[in-house]
Amino acid sequence: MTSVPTVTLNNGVSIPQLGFGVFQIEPENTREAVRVALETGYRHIDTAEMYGNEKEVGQAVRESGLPRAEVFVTSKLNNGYHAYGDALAAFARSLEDLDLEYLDLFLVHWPLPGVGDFVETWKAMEEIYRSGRCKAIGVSNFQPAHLERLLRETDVVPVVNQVEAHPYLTQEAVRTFGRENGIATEAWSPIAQGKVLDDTVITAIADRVKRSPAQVTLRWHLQRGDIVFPKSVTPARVAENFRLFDFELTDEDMAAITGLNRDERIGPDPDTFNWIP
Ligand SMILES: NC(=O)C1=CN([C@@H]2O[C@H](COP(=O)(O)OP(=O)(O)OC[C@H]3O[C@@H](n4cnc5c(N)ncnc54)[C@H](OP(=O)(O)O)[C@@H]3O)[C@@H](O)[C@H]2O)C=CC1
Ligand SMILES: O=C(O)C(=O)[C@@H](O)[C@H](O)C(=O)CO
Repeated sequence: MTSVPTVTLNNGVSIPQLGFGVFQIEPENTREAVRVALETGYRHIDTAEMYGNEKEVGQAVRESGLPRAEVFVTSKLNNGYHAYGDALAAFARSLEDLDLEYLDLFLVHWPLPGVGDFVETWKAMEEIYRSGRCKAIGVSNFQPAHLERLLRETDVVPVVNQVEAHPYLTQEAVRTFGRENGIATEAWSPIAQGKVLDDTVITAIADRVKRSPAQVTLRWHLQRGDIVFPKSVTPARVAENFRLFDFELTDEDMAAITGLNRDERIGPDPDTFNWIP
């Protein structure tokens, strides 16, 4: 079985650097998708209350027969629950829906700077962490200015910041801030939902190393130190995205892919996104 490298987070918890994401997988397809991923060897699943499929993720994890400690499960606090008491209740609901004893990682999904105060939300996250029902807490879509406030006004440093990142949005400022403050970067939409796969810089490298454009892009993330969890409901792609550990990109390949950056988002801008489902 392929051994996936782990990243040690700032509180000592280990996270597999490669996982499986379940955004846009319908609940009725999630159990089978996660079953295939776990069968393939993935041991890290990224879900969220917002995705509407926590129940099915938990089911697949339990049905896999794997010891709970061998599967890293992340979920996220949905946007409507940023107030202190609402956040505590939302975490309890996520655990109940997943039907798991504990979560490995719980994230504030979006900062929503125009809605409430994410510092209050983070204080609830600290309470959740102290309860022991979650091994680590982090954030998602936080800009350096948002993180600066958390570091200044709260006690627990987020273990990760999960942000959109791919060759067209390399996120240098967010990654540098994270590196300097012990916050690991998780890259969401790591292949830009397929949009980078026909880029000629990536296809030329893929041809040379005899791997697919998706494998080259995911390998670029891993060599940069990003934590990734590509999504696919296609078993052949789930397997392809897991075969990343038998080749390496050169420094020149790495620089060429990083050079594709256009600061181009496919998702919302965290500074202005204040959507509540
Ligand atoms: N925190 C946040 O705000 C966000 C977090 N996320 C997380 O990140 C995860 C990944 O991001 P996501 O937006 O899903 O996008 P990805 O970059 O993982 O791309 C997924 C898309 O690419 C296709 N695909 C997957 N593998 C391949 C391959 N080898 N070759 C060609 N096409 C492929 C999939 O198709 P198919 O399924 O049909 O095979 C799907 O359409 C999410 O599932 C979620 O867990 C995502 C968005 C926001
Ligand atoms: O997938 C996620 O985790 C998201 O947060 C996105 O769905 C995001 O909220 C979005 O794309 C809304 O249009």
